Amino acid sequence: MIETQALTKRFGQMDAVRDVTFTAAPGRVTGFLGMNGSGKTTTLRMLLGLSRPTSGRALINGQRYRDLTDPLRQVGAVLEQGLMHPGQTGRGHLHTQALLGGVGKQRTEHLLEYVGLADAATMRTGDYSLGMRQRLAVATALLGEPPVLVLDEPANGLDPSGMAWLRGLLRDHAAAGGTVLISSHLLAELELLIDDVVIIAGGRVRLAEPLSFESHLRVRGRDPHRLWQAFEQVGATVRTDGSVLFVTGISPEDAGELALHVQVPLYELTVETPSLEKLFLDLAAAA
Ligand SMILES: Nc1ncnc2c1ncn2[C@@H]1O[C@H](COP(=O)(O)OP(=O)(O)OP(=O)(O)O)[C@@H](O)[C@H]1O
Repeated sequence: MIETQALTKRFGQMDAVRDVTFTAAPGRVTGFLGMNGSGKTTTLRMLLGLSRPTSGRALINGQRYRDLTDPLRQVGAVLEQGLMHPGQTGRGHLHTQALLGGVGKQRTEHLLEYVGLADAATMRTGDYSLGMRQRLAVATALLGEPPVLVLDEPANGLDPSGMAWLRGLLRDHAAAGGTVLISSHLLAELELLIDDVVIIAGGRVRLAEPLSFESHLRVRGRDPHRLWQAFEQVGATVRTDGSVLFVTGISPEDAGELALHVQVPLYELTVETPSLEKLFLDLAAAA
């Protein structure tokens, strides 16, 4: 479980993060979205004890990172690149990290296999592709079998099969009761993965809720008012934007029949399903 409570970070005169409150719950994958410079990394760094909040709290399993006993076994993180020594092999890197975290060597062999790096275990990480470095970073995060995973742009550099692999891994982690908080700009990818979404813009949370893309009908006809009445009479919900009606709670077939019944010619009747990209652009870009 991850919780932030009125988390604020001030740099000089600027609040990079302000009053940020959200929860990432066990058993769910939570997407953490924002434009460049919106405060994502600053928030994640405070969560992981790499930076001190100016005020507010960031908690992992009910505790601040620095109060966690055995943090490696409670939270695994994929943050910025470059934390590996380029001269060390992939296996060497994992062994070192395992040693530092008090994790047995046999787990590193299992993890190299699990993240698809077994064949590249003896290569120097400096010769790894970006995608391979991401896989090694994921393996490192999983060393202590932590229930909580925090990932900042983990899909960078992964090819489509790598993305599918990561998606499966994170879904499995959540299905087993783990907590996943992931930030990414790859919205179409994220849409396939996340259960909950937190959108941050200008350092403030603009939306924190389960992701649900309820479809609606987009309807245009000769007499919008008459159509509106007809739809509402059968219990549908209607929003309007000029002459266009957005209708939920009724099928396109029933909407067409109803329009015929009240003798209003239709010019347009389409099913629209909102996307994460649209939600994001509406909220994050407008802020
Ligand atoms: N150490 C720092 N000193 C001063 N300002 C900082 C510092 N770290 C971040 N900032 C500023 O805080 C704001 C938020 O930055 P942050 O890195 O958290 O954004 P982000 O959402 O992670 O962006 P990106 O998607 O580009 O990684 C930016 O305006 C950034 O310039």
